[in-house]
Amino acid sequence: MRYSVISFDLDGTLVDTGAEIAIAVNRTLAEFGLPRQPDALILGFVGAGTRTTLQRTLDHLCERDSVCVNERCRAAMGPRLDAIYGAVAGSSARAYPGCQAALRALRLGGVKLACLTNKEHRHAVKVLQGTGLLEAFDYVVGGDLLPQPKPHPQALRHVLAVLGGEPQRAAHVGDSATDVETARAAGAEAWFVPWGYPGGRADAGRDADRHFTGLPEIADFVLSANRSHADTAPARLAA
Ligand SMILES: O=C(O)COP(=O)(O)O
Repeated sequence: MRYSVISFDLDGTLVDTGAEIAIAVNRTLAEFGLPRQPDALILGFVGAGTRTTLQRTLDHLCERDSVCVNERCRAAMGPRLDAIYGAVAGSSARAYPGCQAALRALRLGGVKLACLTNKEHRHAVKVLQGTGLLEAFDYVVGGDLLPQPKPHPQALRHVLAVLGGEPQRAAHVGDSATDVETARAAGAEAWFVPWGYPGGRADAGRDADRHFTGLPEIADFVLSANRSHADTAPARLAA
């Protein structure tokens, strides 16, 4: 197999963004007189964009503590979250170990790279800029710009269409069942990493085609698969 496109989820896959997301949600809650929530609880709601993380936190507050926020107030909280998160996104977030070097090695190896995230596009760009990763990608797309966000297969199909890749030669790497589902539904390989925000699901990687324990391992795997394809291709042609 020769891989031509590798697509990466952002939050919890390439970059540890959890603390910044939790800060933004908690500051928004505080502005509206609502109680601070533990980071771990908020991070269990990451996966469909920061506005949805806030809405899920509010749903939880209502169910658990009967602190229920009306629709008007919820609607007013969205733009405040955007402003607050926009001010902190990418300021303290850190790329996971070996991220920069792994992406560089893949790119040098002729593999096209995408960042496919459900985070709002402008926040995703800020996180990638803040961590020095933006230039590593051929294409970056956030959930609010996608025709259909993950887990809809159209999200990855859109990325492959932009980069001119075929699903049979592509993989999408992520930390959640949403990412695995997206990849499989689009006909690409689903690769799972265990260090992110799996939405409270212990079995998030269950249906993945491969599990990796580090980003450098992903680069090694792809480059070695592509090398062995290059080694065997002439022999097949000559046969
Ligand atoms: O911001 C989110 O909620 C999810 O973003 P992700 O798709 O990069 O995990």
